[in-house]
Amino acid sequence: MAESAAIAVRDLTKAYTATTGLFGVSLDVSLGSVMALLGPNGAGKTTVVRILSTLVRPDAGSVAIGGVDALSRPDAVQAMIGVANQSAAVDEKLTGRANLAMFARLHRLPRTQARVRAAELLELFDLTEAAGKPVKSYSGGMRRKLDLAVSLIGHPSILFLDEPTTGLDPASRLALWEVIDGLVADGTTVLLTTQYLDEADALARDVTFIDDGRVIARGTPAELKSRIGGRQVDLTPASPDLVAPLARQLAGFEVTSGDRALHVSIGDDVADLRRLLTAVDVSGIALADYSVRTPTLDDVYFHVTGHERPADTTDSSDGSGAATSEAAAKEVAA
Ligand SMILES: Nc1ncnc2c1ncn2[C@@H]1O[C@H](COP(=O)(O)OP(=O)(O)OP(=O)(O)O)[C@@H](O)[C@H]1O
Repeated sequence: MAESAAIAVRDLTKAYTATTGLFGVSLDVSLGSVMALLGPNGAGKTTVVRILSTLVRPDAGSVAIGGVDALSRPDAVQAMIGVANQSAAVDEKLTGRANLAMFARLHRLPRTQARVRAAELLELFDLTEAAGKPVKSYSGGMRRKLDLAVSLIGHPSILFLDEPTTGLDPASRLALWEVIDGLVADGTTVLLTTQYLDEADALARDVTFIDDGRVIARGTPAELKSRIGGRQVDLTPASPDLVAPLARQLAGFEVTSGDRALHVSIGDDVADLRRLLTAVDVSGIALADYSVRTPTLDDVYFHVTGHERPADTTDSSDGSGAATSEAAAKEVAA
């Protein structure tokens, strides 16, 4: 294990079937940093979190949490970690305050200290006003904040956040990001899974992509984005029927096609852009729209997984756009 690794995982294997589960996943998360574990549905993210948080035993491999072997000393690991997921065991009928006090008691805090810890966390998550209301009356955002608050009761030094902001509105997401940033600034190590790649970009120092139970790419967000090229150019022809003909005309470029637009990876040089626009000109195909942007983690995601984008937009937060090539996937994963 590297000296500063809060989480060190080697060759983790958990085969549910011959093709589902985890097959040799390794990762290191440095002390006081955020690692985002990303991948499509069924990739194995939750299985990693469940093994690391000692809920599931792997078939093979090793897991060290804070330097402690999680497989032989799960109790010691449980004392250092917090886990927040959507199935947190809060009692809907109890108030937010009562839930936190109850979990604090489960952490063996004496009654008075349990109340103090509950009040601290209600304050941290801006839930003090709603503290006396039953959880079933909470909005989705308040509920997710409470889930996270519960995971923090024991002052964990290592936190597992499994899709912490799923279903939240943008303001609630940003509020949770701020809380997470604050925890990390105070030295907490976070392993985060999320479907929102902009969330990973905003919070994580390192990113690991997994698919079909295997690591397919890893690096900092900046490294991963730089590997797929200096600029992404989105070209929307005047009609969707013209997407395929334009793609054929641009065969010399690294092009991925969606329903309504083409996405072209080019270098940083202005000459690259000029060359592309000249080729579009030569094709004689009119554009309804175009944009030039730096790559996002969404672009990386579609490149490394080879998955088709569901629709065409260029918004980095919703991951829509175009299909991508196997060759590009291999290049980024290398
Ligand atoms: N207890 C289990 N028994 C059998 N198969 C399982 C079990 N848990 C997970 N799997 C399978 O293992 C694979 C990985 O599941 P996992 O929940 O870890 O993926 P994920 O990346 O978290 O997906 P999602 O984003 O949909 O939550 C899936 O094919 C899933 O069906």
